[in-house]
Amino acid sequence: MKIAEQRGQSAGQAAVVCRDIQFCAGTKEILSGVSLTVHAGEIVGILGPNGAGKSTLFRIISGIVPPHAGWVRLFGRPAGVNTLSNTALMPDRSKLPGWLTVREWLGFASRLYPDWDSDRATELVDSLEVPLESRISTLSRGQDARLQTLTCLARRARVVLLDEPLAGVDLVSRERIAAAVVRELASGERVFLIATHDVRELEQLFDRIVLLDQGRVIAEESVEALRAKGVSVEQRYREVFGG
Ligand SMILES: Nc1ncnc2c1ncn2[C@@H]1O[C@H](COP(=O)(O)OP(=O)(O)OP(=O)(O)O)[C@@H](O)[C@H]1O
Repeated sequence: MKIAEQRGQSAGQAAVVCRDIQFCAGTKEILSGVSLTVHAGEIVGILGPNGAGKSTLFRIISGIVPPHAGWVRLFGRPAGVNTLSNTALMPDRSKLPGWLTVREWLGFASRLYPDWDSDRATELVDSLEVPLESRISTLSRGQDARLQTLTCLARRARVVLLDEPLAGVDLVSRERIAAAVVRELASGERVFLIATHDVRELEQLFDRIVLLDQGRVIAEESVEALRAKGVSVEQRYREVFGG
């Protein structure tokens, strides 16, 4: 049975709507006319090669950075300061304070985020096997990625943005992170956007993929429709981007 069926998708409500987003750095256009809509309960893969604009798009959706043109709405509200509490962003590079131990960070996060769910955090410490007494600066890449996943998933934010959650992570950590995401999806209330070029490990999770290249959406596909044609996400990715 497909993951979307298992979790009883609550389709319908537009959770994230981006329209004609443009973003420039100096004279360089990083995003150009990007439009996409994600519905409640969906998990969407934002796929594209290095430099395609995935991280920039996530920063704009999460409300940290405004676009130069176009707009984003989260559950009908313009993205910005007022929607920061709706989004949990796992950035592509660790931004966690290295001088704290994991336990100290989790205590701080519980006070920092009004939507922090301490019971969920405790469950995730166990399932993701995060070492509580280690200093963050001493964590391996995989442990750090698991802690960042925990930090996103312990919040009740309805829009979860995971930017390259598996980059540099070994097989066991990959499986743990993917399993934690699947457990979250079982509720069907949240929207997940996952930016990656690690297509193979995550393709089982996606309902839909959006292929981004040089700041533009070049294709959008339903994974079910691809499977009906006997095409995997990885095959489609290679078809579009080569390799
Ligand atoms: N502040 C900035 N100033 C100049 N160029 C920038 C800035 N931010 C991003 N870029 C450029 O914009 C492009 C898109 O970057 P972005 O990080 O959004 O891509 P990405 O798809 O997430 O890449 P990756 O998969 O390598 O993480 C890149 O060419 C990057 O160098």
